[in-house]
Amino acid sequence: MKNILMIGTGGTIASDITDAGLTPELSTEDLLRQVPGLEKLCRVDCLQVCSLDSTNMTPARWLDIAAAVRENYDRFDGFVICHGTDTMAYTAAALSYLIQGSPKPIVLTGSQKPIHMEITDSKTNLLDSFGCACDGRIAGVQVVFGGAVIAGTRARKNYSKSFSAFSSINYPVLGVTREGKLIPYLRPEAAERPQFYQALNERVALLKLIPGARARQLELLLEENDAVIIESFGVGGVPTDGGYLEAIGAAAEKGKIVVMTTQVQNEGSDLGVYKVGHVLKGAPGVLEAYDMTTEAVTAKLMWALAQTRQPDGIKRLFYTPVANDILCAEE
Ligand SMILES: NC(=O)C[C@H](N)C(=O)O
Repeated sequence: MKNILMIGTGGTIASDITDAGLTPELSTEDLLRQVPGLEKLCRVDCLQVCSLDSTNMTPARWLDIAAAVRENYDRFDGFVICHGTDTMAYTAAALSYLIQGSPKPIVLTGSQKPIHMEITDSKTNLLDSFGCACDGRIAGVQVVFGGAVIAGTRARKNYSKSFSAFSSINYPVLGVTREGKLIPYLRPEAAERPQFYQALNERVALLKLIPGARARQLELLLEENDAVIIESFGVGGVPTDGGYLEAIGAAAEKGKIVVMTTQVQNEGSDLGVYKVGHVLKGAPGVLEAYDMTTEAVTAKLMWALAQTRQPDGIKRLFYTPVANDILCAEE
C-alpha cells in the first residue's frame, strides 16, 4: 500500500461557514474523515503547514511547503497539498521551480465549495488527488482539480465559481481523472531524485498596462524591485511616447530585469512582430515570456534572481525550460 503525505495550507476546502464569511479552520485530519474509502487506497500521514485563505499566501510560505516535501520526501510515495484556489496556480508554479524533476507526484488540490456544504467539489477533488498521488504515472508538481491534471507551470484559475476552475495554458492537460482513477495523456520527464532549491527573491512586481498608463508607474516599480513583469497588449509592446523605453533602459543599467508578457491568456508573446515591441527585442535587461503564464514567470524570476544577479545568468535560467514551462523561446 502506498504512503501519502497530506499537507494542509487552508483554502475553501478547509473552510468553515462563519458570520464573517468563509475562513479556513479545518485540519487535514478533519478533511480526511470526510472522504471514506481512502483508507483502502493508501496510508496517509497529515502535516499542517499553515491555515490560510490563499489570498494571504506568500513566497515565504511557498518555501515552507517545499521544505515540508523535502524533509519528508524519502518516507512517502506521493504528496497531496490542500490549498486555496485563488493563488494555487502561483504556488504550483513556485513548487515546480523549488522541487525540480521529482519522480514522485506532488499534487495540489482544493475546492470551490467547503467540504461541509451539501453540494461540494471537495470530496471529488480529494479522491482524484489521492488517486493521482498513489498511481504515480504522472510525476512532479501538478494541479488536480475538476477532473483535470495540469502541469504545475501551466495552471491558471479562470473561473471564479465553477467547479472546473482551472485550465492548462498553452499546454495540453497531463491527464484526466474519473472517480478517483487517473487516465494519463502525457508523462512529464523526471529525474532519479528531485533537485530542491531553498531560496526565492521576492523583489518581483507585475504591471498590467491599460491604455494611457503612465511610465512613472513602471519607474516606481523598477525602483522598488529587481525585476518587473509588464503584462502588455497582444503579442507585446509598450507605448511609444511617455518614457517607457527610457525607464527600461535606465533600469537595465542598474542590473534590473524587465519581462515582457501579454494580458491575452492564450498563445503568448511575440515581441518582434510590431514596432512597439520590436524596439525592445533583445534590449539589455529585457526578456520575453513567450508561452509562459504570468504565474510561472513570477515564480521563475523569484527562483532565478535568488541564484544570480548577473543579467546573463538570469537570462540563461529564464529561457531554460523547467517542467515544460516554456516551449516557444527563440533565444
Ligand atoms: N476556492 C478557494 O479556495 C478560494 C479561497 N479564497 C482561497 O483561495 O483560499
